[in-house]
Amino acid sequence: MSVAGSFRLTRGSFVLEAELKLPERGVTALFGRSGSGKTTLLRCLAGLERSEGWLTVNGQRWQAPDHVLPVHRRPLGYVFQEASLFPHLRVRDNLRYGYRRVEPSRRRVDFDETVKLLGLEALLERHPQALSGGQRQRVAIARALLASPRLLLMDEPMASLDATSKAEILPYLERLHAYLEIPVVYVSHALDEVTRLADHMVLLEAGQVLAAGPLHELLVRSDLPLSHADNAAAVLETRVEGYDADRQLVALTCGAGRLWVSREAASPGKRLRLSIRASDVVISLTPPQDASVLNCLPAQVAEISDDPHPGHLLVRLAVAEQMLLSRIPREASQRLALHPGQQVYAQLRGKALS
Ligand SMILES: Nc1ncnc2c1ncn2[C@@H]1O[C@H](COP(=O)(O)OP(=O)(O)OP(=O)(O)O)[C@@H](O)[C@H]1O
Repeated sequence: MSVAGSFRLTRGSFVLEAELKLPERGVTALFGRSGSGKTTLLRCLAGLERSEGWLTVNGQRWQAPDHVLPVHRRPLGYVFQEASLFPHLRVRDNLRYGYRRVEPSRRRVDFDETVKLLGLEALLERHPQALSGGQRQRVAIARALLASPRLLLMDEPMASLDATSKAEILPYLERLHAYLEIPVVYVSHALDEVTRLADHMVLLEAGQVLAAGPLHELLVRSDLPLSHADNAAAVLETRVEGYDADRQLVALTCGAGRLWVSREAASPGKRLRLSIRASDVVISLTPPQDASVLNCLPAQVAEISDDPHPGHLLVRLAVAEQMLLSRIPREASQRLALHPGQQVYAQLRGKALS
């Protein structure tokens, strides 16, 4: 583990008591309700909050009972909810600011490559006032990366953006995810965002870690609140098999069968993660005869549990090595006599894969 720590802090009646172990690379979501302590924990990692405890990053002690590495000496990048760029500097100079602070021999990123990664080529001569909210956030992310951090901390970077700007910035965040070789800690309370971006999750509740682990496991655990949320979803890891140009559909394989999704052509072998909502998965006992059903996978009922929606049940379905969730009416479950171990079919509604 490259990042490990333990923090304890009291602010009024709020107590944060959290242990963390983050994987060497990939995005870890700090997830939880408003007030659960996500930002406070992120600030502890940065050294912006005084807490008891310890923190080690890549074998370097950032905090110990007898020692605290000051914030300015921690090689980290911090992206805030609102981009804090220098208004009098053009984008190019805002970016150079972070870059120049690192000695050339210690730089781990290339200026031009970072500009390209975040799609900033055409914006370099502009001032921050002439950028949209999403563009400003992309500059803020690039500036953080150009300081060659060993840890990137992001506090709800899309919180202040409208839906259009969010949609614009998400693909860049997904690209970053594939490119970065450092751990990223991403604070969010939006489940849709997390299912697209994160690999791991630390679930916080009232200042305590309720659960931590791989995202795909936590999402489908019936003992955690995630699977009971209105927008509960599972992630399905797939690989591109090919492209049907006539129908403009991409063929994907997920171990249990083939899926067709309407997307631009992608190269075979490419990994594609699908986020599939529980409300978009319909269970049947036989393969659907209806020609309008494009996607259906053989599955096994793993668990049936209560759902906060009266009249519904939550069904965990094993699809080869992966798991899906299905929220179905109680009545349908009785009619199909669903029980653990049963072989069924999981039909994915069209919008599940759009
Ligand atoms: N200086 C302070 N004095 C008293 N309480 C504080 C102080 N700072 C934070 N808190 C409390 O600590 C708790 C955690 O706050 P924090 O901002 O970390 O939560 P969060 O999960 O990031 O919430 P949000 O999603 O709304 O940003 C909240 O209940 C907040 O009111």
